[in-house]
Amino acid sequence: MISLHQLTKVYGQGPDAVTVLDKLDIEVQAGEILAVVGPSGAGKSTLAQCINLLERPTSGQVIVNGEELSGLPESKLRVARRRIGTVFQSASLLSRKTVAENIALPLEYLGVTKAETNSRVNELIERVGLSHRANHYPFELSGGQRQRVGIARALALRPSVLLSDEATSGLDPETTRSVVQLLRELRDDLNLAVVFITHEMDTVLQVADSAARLDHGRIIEQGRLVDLLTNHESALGRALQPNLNPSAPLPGTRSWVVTYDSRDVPADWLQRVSSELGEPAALLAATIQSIDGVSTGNATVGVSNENDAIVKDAFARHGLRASLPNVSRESISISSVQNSAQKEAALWA
Ligand SMILES: Nc1ncnc2c1ncn2[C@@H]1O[C@H](COP(=O)(O)OP(=O)(O)OP(=O)(O)O)[C@@H](O)[C@H]1O
Repeated sequence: MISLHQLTKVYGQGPDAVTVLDKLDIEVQAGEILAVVGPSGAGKSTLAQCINLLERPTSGQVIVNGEELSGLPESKLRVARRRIGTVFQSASLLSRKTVAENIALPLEYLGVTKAETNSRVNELIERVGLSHRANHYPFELSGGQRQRVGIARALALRPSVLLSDEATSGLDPETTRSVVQLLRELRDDLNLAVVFITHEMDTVLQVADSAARLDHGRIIEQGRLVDLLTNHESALGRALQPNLNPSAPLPGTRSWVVTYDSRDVPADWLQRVSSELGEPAALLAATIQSIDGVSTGNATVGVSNENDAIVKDAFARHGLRASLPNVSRESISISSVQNSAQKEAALWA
């Protein structure tokens, strides 16, 4: 479990002081994946660096399994960092070292015996599905395979917290899905608390149990994914809904945007709404996912009834919220480009 308590980071001093992180409170339980999203400049990279203690917070605490790491003297910080494994964007592998040698690096820095290192590396390579690539070099791997090596290396020292810093950015959707699947499996197998920093909202839906929105160094909103997705007042929930590309409505009908507004929407809601309106409601687009066993999603539905109040009521009776467009997905996150190789090297120094 990792807790950030009133975490604050100020760069500069006096009139030049800039508060980049402002009293953040975040808690991620063992076995939970928290996604942190936010626009460019929100403080995501700074947060990542404070979590893995590459940067010292100006005030506040980073607490892992009840022990405050942020206040430790420099001499103890190296050891403390082992509790937190970090996977960076593009994995930042050493190009002249093989897969096995890259994964062995943290163990070698620690002075682990060769026999122990080999055994741990083999175990990790197998766990991330790369046994057939153990002696290959990074340039011989796909982007997804490189990230798997990065994940294996982050886990080499058996951390209880895994920090994923834009680890799936730049991967194609299928590769992202497989990396995300691996993270979820590892979260379950190793009971990891995972902090997943990303600008990819679709990936949040695939990977996270909960999400937090960072803006101007503050957590603006956070919650369980299912709560965010069924709360129409949640900007983060709206941003997390996948974009739809609906078919054109039939002549004489209007397109309504419908979102799940409660946890107990019946599976046959379209049929029920149709019968209440006395006309077949046409499904023009829909995306529905099950999060924690609860259906959430949004749909575009064509309806000919011209009485807005009647249409809204018909949907509302089944836990759905209907509105006429334009509800566009809020753009709250933008790619971040980070010098991950430098940061990663500093982790082991
Ligand atoms: N070393 C530093 N000194 C002064 N200001 C800094 C420093 N590092 C970051 N900042 C400032 O802190 C703010 C947050 O930066 P940060 O890189 O953490 O945001 P981010 O959310 O990761 O953005 P992006 O997604 O574009 O990478 C920015 O205004 C940035 O200019």
